[in-house]
Amino acid sequence: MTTGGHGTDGVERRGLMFVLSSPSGAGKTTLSRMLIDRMPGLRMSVSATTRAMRPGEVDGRDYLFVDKPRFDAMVKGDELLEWATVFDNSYGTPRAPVETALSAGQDVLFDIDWQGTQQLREKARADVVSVFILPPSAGDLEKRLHSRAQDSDEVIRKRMSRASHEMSHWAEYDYIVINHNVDDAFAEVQSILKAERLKRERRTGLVSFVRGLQGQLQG
Ligand SMILES: Nc1ncnc2c1ncn2[C@@H]1O[C@H](COP(=O)(O)OP(=O)(O)OP(=O)(O)O)[C@@H](O)[C@H]1O
Ligand SMILES: Nc1nc2c(ncn2[C@@H]2O[C@H](COP(=O)(O)O)[C@@H](O)[C@H]2O)c(=O)[nH]1
Repeated sequence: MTTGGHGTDGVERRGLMFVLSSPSGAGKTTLSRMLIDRMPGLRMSVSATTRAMRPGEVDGRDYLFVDKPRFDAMVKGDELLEWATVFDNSYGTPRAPVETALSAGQDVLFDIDWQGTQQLREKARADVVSVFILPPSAGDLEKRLHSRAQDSDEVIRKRMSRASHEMSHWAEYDYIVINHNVDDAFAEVQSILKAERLKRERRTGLVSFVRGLQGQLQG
């Protein structure tokens, strides 16, 4: 699915799909924003959703807010790379922007649930790097959902009651980060991305780079 771009050291490599999942409130959105601000060459995948906009959210930046008929049309038209029902709403990843970014040699960041991660993995296992974020405790998770102050008590109760089920998928992920402290968790997620960018298998330009070095040594 991915084509070449250049790494920071000039060696061509395939773009990767960097996935963050967690129970609601563990910190994916917070860490995603930090990654987008601080890691050049990384683009956020903006999902489509049928859920209502939260205070402060911006259509087209945080989500593409669509109604159910439009979402169903996107599914029918094969416009979504993956999609799932989460907390009674539909969420999905528009295919075109992801393919455009990967073709331009950029990496793409996804804040999606375990169902979407499974679908991406089935489509492009070698290019998906997945990280599951855990909260330090159930009490912290609940506090974070309340401190965000964007969901009703009823919605928060629903999200807390789903947290254990969400977490049961942790072992399907490549990496696990426990978000005690935002700065430490960010440093860990950033290290994962930096290391994965250097993986030999995706660095398609290494063969010619090493040949060039060998040519210089012989010449
Ligand atoms: N390490 C942390 N310590 C304290 N508060 C945190 C930490 N990480 C994130 N938060 C806060 O917790 C709240 C929930 O975080 P965030 O919105 O990033 O979670 P999320 O995993 O994206 O949730 P959702 O799946 O519902 O979108 C926010 O108010 C955020 O500022
Ligand atoms: N499978 C997908 N899951 C998604 C997508 N976009 C978001 N999500 C997940 O939904 C829940 C709830 O998000 P919220 O913004 O309403 O709190 C969370 O786990 C997200 O990761 C998507 O495109 N596909």
